[in-house]
Amino acid sequence: MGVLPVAPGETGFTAELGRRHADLFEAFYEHPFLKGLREGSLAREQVLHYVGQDYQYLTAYVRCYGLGLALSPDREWMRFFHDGVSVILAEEGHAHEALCAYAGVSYEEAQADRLAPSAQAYINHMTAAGHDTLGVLLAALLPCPWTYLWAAARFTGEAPLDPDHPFHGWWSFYAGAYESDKLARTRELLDRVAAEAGPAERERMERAFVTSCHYEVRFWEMAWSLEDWTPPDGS
Ligand SMILES: Cc1ncc(C[n+]2csc(CCO)c2C)c(N)n1
Repeated sequence: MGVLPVAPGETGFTAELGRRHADLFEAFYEHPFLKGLREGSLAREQVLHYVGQDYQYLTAYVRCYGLGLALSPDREWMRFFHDGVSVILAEEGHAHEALCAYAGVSYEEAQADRLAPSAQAYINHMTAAGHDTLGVLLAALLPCPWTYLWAAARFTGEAPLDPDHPFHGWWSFYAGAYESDKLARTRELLDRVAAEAGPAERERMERAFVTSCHYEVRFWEMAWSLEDWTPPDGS
């Protein structure tokens, strides 16, 4: 087992989730696509597949924050979702720029016109969570920042990032100060709702979290295998 996503001694609902499902964080880190991002060895088409799908994913993520706004009981929650939307719209594209530069295309050229099955499924899952409770929605949204920030901190903590690394911009974006307070805030809010939720809701929250962790791994697999809608040939 590699590096846990939770520090020793951390308590609360999300710490428990991170500990119980550390195997999925590990599968995320060890996936060949993320390994290729670490080693700078991805094929151009794999990088482009990822960027095209991830742009669509981010659009859906912002819509889910909109569902969060609709479920918000007060201004504190509204501020959380509102600020999240602003950050994603203003910043998150920067992570894609390094990938587009590697592939030698503009951001516009990297756009996908159709969601691949795994990206579609992940988006559908988050959207469905947005029609459940605030706790279930937030649990479905948490693996997104948690897996990326944890993986980037782990990789850049192992050795200083080579300034000539082909994905330097991507790694430094997720390893930077960007979002780390946002992740902590998301966990804090989720811990708070979980403490007030009954056992049945907490179970749906855990299920939503685990499903999103699986989809994070499958998102790598999608880009790695250039997944599309071509039906199996039946042979
Ligand atoms: C499939 C997929 N999962 C996670 C991220 C990372 N990410 C997307 S939005 C956001 C901010 C959330 O507060 C973060 C960290 C990604 N780009 N693509």
